[in-house]
Amino acid sequence: MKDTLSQDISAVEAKYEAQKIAFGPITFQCAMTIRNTGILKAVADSRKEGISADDISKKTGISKYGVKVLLDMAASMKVVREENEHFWLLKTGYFLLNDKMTEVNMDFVQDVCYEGSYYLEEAIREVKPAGLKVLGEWENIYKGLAELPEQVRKSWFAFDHFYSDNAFPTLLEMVFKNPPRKLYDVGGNTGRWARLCVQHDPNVEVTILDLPGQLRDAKKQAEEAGLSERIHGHQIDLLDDNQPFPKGADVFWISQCLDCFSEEEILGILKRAAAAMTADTRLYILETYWDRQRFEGAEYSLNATSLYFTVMANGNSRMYHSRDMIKQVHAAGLIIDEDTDDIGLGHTLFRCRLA
Ligand SMILES: C[S@@+](CC[C@H](N)C(=O)[O-])C[C@H]1O[C@@H](n2cnc3c(N)ncnc32)[C@H](O)[C@@H]1O
Repeated sequence: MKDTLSQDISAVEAKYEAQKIAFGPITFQCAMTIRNTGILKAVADSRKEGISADDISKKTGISKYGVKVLLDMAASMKVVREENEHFWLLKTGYFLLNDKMTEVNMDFVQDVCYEGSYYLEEAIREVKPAGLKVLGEWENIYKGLAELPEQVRKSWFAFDHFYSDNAFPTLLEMVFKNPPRKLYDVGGNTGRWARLCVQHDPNVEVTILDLPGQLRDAKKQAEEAGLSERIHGHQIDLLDDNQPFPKGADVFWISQCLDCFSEEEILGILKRAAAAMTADTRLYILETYWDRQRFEGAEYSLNATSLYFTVMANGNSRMYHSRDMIKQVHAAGLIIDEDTDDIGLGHTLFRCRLA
């Protein structure tokens, strides 16, 4: 057996890593605060010159005490560098300030997850989204999505859209290589993909299968875009195995949606989809699998996102290993005839048909 312990970091390094975890919530709030107050931008704008706490205080209106206490921590976090009472931006600081993915993830953690994450242990022990109570009294977050407080809703959608928007252009080309006439978008949310599809192809009709709140939003947005003629809604509770899927689709499209369900629930959804398919129907599953990522940072983000599902969303779902999803696809009587990685920011597309 390989001696994995000897490949580990030194005890001193490990103790340092452990402190980063111990103070993790505080370092996160420090990063949010230097971003939101303009302190980090003031450091960035000073470029090679560097800038003193006094000058940052004048620029931002934050007390010198506030600037110093935050930036001393930011220096420990290797976000900035401090020398001779001046501060310079380091690369991590650059990404905190300018990287869209980092911005979207930080806002999602702050507005959707932060307060509720305190209840993670309860969520794990009781297999329920124990943190959701800080946002409202719903059984799961999807039932409350249309009614979330405005800032929470904004950050939730920015997070959801950021990842799918990056993948959608490539996906349109892939799905419309054999143009479907009827596409059913399972968990189609507010209809972003549906609108893109009808704009891409003048002959396609899209039906969104989702909960009533999301269908209301989707209808409104389709009307505002003048696209409501070919975008329809079909109300369904995907958790209810007694609600069959409508028949007649050339394509079932399930994007970033199965991660909202447990493996058992996924099987129920896929079985109902399979029951509504013919030999010519194709079912697409778009997901981000943590084992299919090229970058360690992406794998890290996905495993962290899983815990959002645990504590805030529904208590029993996650970002899956591709192996676990493939098992459910097969158990539902489907086979994958095309498997494509690295779409957008780390998405994988399975094209499935009846076995
Ligand atoms: C993460 S969003 C995915 C949105 C979109 N497909 C995309 O790719 O960006 C998950 C969607 O699944 C829907 N959903 C979750 N639970 C559901 C349920 N029990 N019944 C119907 N739809 C559900 C949510 O309302 C939401 O629109």
